[in-house]
Amino acid sequence: MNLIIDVGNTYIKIGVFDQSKIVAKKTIVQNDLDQEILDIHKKHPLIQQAIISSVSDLNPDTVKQIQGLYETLIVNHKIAMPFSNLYETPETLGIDRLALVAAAVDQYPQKNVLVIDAGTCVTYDFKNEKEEYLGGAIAPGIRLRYHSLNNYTAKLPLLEPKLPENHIGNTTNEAIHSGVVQGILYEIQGVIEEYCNIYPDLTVILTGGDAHFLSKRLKNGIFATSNFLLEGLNYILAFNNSR
Ligand SMILES: Nc1ncnc2c1ncn2[C@@H]1O[C@H](COP(=O)(O)OP(=O)(O)OP(=O)(O)O)[C@@H](O)[C@H]1O
Ligand SMILES: CC(C)(CO)[C@@H](O)C(=O)NCCC(=O)O
Ligand SMILES: [K+]
Repeated sequence: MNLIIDVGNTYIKIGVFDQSKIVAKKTIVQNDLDQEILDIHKKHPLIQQAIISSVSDLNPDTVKQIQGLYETLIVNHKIAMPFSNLYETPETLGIDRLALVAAAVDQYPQKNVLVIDAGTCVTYDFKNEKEEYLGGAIAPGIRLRYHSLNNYTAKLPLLEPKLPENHIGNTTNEAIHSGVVQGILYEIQGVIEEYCNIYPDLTVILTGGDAHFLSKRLKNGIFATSNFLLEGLNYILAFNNSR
């Protein structure tokens, strides 16, 4: 069994995998990680290996703790990946984006795939049918958009995300919900359309903390799935074991 740790910008996602199947999953904050590692170690004594991916700073003592318990792979830009990376600055590419592309290669081999991860940021990542990663886009996530409207104006309130009633917002709150949530939906639809013009057979994956919320207003044919990044990391571990 494998322990999969995804340290995101806001939350840490932890998964326990038996081969390629996820058997437990938890979302926590950085402060709770050390305790959670111990709890999981007790609950799942069959875990032998761990993989850690981080886009933020992870306490070195926590990393040592994990390395003391398991044979641990820390994802960086040098480890083997199941695709060729055509990003012109691979050393600055987010580790989370590498993991998403690995999941796309594993689950949709020889397909043109666009992975959209809606979390703190909304990232777009594309790999083609030749298993080449070309790049994509980085945009602010839902919460970031609500916060920036509040932070950089005098009058705009900070709101909790909500699907807008109407495209035409007729109150301040509804206008913000329309601008933020409908704005992200237009962005996602527009990006998908651009890619579809070039790759008509495109497979689209939507994942991340806000995937479920956004998928309510997106058309069918987009695969909304919450564990894509963890699955990608689990695959990177298997891929590196087999080499
Ligand atoms: N208290 C909170 N703080 C931050 N985000 C929250 C909170 N509650 C809900 N969210 C939602 O969770 C989203 C974060 O997504 P996710 O669960 O993918 O975590 P993340 O660690 O920020 O992701 P990423 O992997 O992109 O770094 C935010 O856009 C927001 O809509
Ligand atoms: C874009 C984020 C913040 C999304 O989590 C992360 O992937 C990251 O820090 N990326 C580095 C820049 C890049 O991917 O080119
Ligand atoms: K993201």
